Amino acid sequence: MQSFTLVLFGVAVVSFAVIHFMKAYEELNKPDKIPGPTLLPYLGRVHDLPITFMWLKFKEWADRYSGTNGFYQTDMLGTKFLVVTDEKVAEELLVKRAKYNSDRPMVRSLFDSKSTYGSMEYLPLMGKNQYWARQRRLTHAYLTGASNAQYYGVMYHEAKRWLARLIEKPDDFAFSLEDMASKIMCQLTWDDPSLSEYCTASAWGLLTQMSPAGPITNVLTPLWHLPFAINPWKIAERKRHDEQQAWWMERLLTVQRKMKTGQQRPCFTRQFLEEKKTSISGDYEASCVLGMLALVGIFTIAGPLSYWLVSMVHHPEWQVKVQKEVDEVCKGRLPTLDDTPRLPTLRACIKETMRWKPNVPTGVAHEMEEDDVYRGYVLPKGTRILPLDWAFLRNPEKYPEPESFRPERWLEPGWPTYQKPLSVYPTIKGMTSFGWGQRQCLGQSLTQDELIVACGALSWCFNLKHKKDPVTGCDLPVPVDRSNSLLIIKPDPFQMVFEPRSQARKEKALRLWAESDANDSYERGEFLRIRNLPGGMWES
Ligand code: HEM
Repeated sequence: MQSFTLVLFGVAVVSFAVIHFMKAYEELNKPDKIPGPTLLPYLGRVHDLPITFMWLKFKEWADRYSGTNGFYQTDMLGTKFLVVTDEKVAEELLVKRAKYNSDRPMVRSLFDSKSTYGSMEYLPLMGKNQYWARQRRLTHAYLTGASNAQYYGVMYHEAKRWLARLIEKPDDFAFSLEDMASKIMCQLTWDDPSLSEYCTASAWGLLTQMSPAGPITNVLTPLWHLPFAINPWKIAERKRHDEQQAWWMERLLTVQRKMKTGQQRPCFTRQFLEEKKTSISGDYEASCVLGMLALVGIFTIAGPLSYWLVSMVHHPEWQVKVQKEVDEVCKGRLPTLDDTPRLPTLRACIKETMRWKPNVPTGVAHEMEEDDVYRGYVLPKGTRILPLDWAFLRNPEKYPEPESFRPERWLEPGWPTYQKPLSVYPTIKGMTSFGWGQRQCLGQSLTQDELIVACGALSWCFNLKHKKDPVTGCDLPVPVDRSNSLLIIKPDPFQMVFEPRSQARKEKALRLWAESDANDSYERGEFLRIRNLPGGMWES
């Protein structure tokens, strides 16, 4: 009798669970819901969403479910996603309705990623709050000032260093490429290029921590709530976070100390410390917004710059066209930003590289702050709107032959993307890759300028080529579809050749770097000498 009761009880529980599951299943997949992949109760649709190359799966679903809507819906462990695949829809939701669609989702594996509790640390990840508003203003003002001043010559200096490094240690190109981007940001922010290696490692540490392909706790979020003592993810993040914060603060204090003794040359941090009126709350917040600014200019630029190498190796005919343009316009000297209007082929190849291989392929999610109704569908508050850049940039109507590298789509009438005048267009500013509305990227000018200087310098100096296998004599592969799967991607390591275009170019590149290096040392020395002349205001 007792066992009969138990069996009966078991059957009742299982039946209840099955009925509950079926009801939840029907509710989730009602015929009038926004189209999208079939969802399972509690799980949503995570079971066949790969962590690697997630954007390809999102695009596959787009092709199946977006239809004429330009969006579809999915769900991950109870969180609703509206994946937007049409630019017009992104414009309507993220620009026209930006007022309540500009918040950010929480990144589970960071402490207070949105700064809801006042951490004030990561501007791009902040919710739409007071810290975000004032840090965005400061970042925008400093980057605009730097752009107007052509980055105080720092980009030209670092491009020359990079050419010399490529001549001397070509196989180290992946490192020296990123180090160039890092040295630029470290000089703009703290006037100290020697910080670049640490800053780069710190940047990738944060990027990994915030990416779905990073710690498992970003996907299986409940694991994050294990008690600290037995929670390896929280322990590791506490260490990473504290080290990064301490390093950012040490940078600010170093600048402050050097200012007191007249040894600090201009940089963003000195600019902040000299500013009388600022809404930033104090040194801690300042160290974060400045540290974050330095970091974000590293992994973002590394992507398109690395993909430039891939594009050029695979498309030598375009490489020749860019070299010809640079030679004709610059008459044997390195290109500068003043040459930008006269270098449309260089700009077209840069823009096409970013279209062909976008480095934030999933886009960055915005979170809705209010319930809304869009085209008859109810979108509840908290829905994450994902503007899928991979889909925008592979729209065959706007970009015929989307899988092919075709820079002429920006240069020749007849292509849907052609725009006049060629002295202005193509420009990468305003590309969908830089996001939308109130959260749109603040680094668009810096990205365009750095790519023009760096890719222009490469074209001036080198033929970028496949490396030969020493045994077979065949080209070693430069894969076009291998990368990491972080939120911001770059290609996996590969090998290639940087062949100086001539002995004269090689010698000139080395001479230009030697001159620039000597000039930099001289200017640094002069700065200290003048500031510390006897009777001067900084004499101790
Ligand atoms: C290829 C280069 C880059 C790409 C593709 C890129 C892309 C993006 C995207 C997609 C967003 C989010 C936009 C949104 O939520 O709608 C963003 C935000 C941001 N970007 Fe960039 N970015 C690049 C370079 C840079 C650089 C060089 C800097 C600065 C040095 C920068 C600074 C920022 C900042 C501060 C934000 C946060 C804006 C906010 O949340 O209000 N970015 N970027």
